[in-house]
Amino acid sequence: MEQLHLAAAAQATGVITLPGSKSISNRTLLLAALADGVTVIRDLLDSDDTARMLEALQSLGVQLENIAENAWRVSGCDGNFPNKQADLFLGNAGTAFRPLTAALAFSNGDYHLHGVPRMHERPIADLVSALRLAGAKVDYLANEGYPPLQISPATLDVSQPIQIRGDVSSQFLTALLMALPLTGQAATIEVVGELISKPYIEITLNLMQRFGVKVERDGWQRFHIPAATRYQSPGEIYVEGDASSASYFIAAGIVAGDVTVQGVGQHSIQGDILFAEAAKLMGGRISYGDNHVRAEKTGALKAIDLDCNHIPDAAMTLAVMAVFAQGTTTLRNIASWRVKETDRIAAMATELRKVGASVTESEDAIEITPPAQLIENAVIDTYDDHRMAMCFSLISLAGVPITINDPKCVAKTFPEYFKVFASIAR
Ligand SMILES: O=C(O)C1=C[C@@H](OP(=O)(O)O)[C@@H](O)[C@H](O)C1
Ligand SMILES: C=C(OP(=O)(O)O)C(=O)O
Repeated sequence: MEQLHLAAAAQATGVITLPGSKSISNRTLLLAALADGVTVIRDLLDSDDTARMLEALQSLGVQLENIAENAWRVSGCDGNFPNKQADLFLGNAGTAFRPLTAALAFSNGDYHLHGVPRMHERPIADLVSALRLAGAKVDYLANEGYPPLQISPATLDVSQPIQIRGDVSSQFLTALLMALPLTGQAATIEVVGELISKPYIEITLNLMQRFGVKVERDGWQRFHIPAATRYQSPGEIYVEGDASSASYFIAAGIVAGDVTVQGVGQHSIQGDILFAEAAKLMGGRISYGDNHVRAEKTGALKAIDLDCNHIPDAAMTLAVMAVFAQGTTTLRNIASWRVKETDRIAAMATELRKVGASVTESEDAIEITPPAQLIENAVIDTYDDHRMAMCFSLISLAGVPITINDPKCVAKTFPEYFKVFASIAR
């Protein structure tokens, strides 16, 4: 297996430019494909997850043209994919799998959706149940509640409110919201129980609005899509830099120097921008501009106790920062970590112990106490999880060498990660 040896570094300084946001890129691609008119998307993320979405849209007959680096011209199909049959491999991209499942369930065709083995262990039952309430025909091809899926033509009826659970993943609600305008009918969604990862719903609603569909809402409980709404191309759209990818560099600045990330700023529509405030609770200085965030070390870091439900991805970065802080850090309300690229609570606990930390895990939380002295030359397993690989690179900034197994797994969202990291670590 490929390994990357990271040398001990004394500090992190510099300015980096972020790749495009995964969440915004895949939503924008789908909405542009469904819209009436041509959309030019700039600063699109170029990674495995967006490649899976682009390939899927191509298989569905959408015309996509790569017109410049990270710029695509998408000819929208006005709510009706040209190809009524397709076999779609979606890798481990939740932001492709869930939204495409809903959009295709309302597309009157025969579609087979599958992914890598881990995708077939990631739950999708709450989305499929909601789609069935709307009359869609979606069948499980292997295990009940999990991909792969077969979608078949069906008569839709959205006259009654559609109930959906959002306590396992917010991507189910995102998927239903984005797909319902395809029915052309007025529709109401009722969220049953607790909704997790709420800021991702704001990204969804914001982008739907930019494509001409304004969703009426009553808090997080009810969402209403008016009748006869269609997606209209906004013409040109720029993708913000990825705020989750920013977390590694903001953390680097706070634990070891002075780092500026370019591509996101104080007006970001991504909830993970709030990682900067969470990291600041440990110490350090954060300052924002319209298109940048600067993170500086100011002294010793202290442990925090934080509900991280609103920043599930960037919270992994806090777990590794905990190793740099005095005291025991507790990250709470992160049960969704267990159903992502890997069981992230278990993986994080196992790998943090390799550098000497004491770690306690519960069903939905993790508690981390740093060792008096970090263990050098730990070999970190990454579980095909890009965020495990990116997070653990930060350990080198504590002045200890570390080895990352299978470093190329970062390609899911940030193929150039280690090159960019090397540019700030000294
Ligand atoms: O909607 C999105 O773009 C995402 C939602 C989150 O998932 P959950 O809602 O499953 O927490 C997040 O972890 C994922 O990386 C991206
Ligand atoms: C959970 C993640 O991905 P996905 O979009 O596949 O859910 C992630 O990127 O951390």
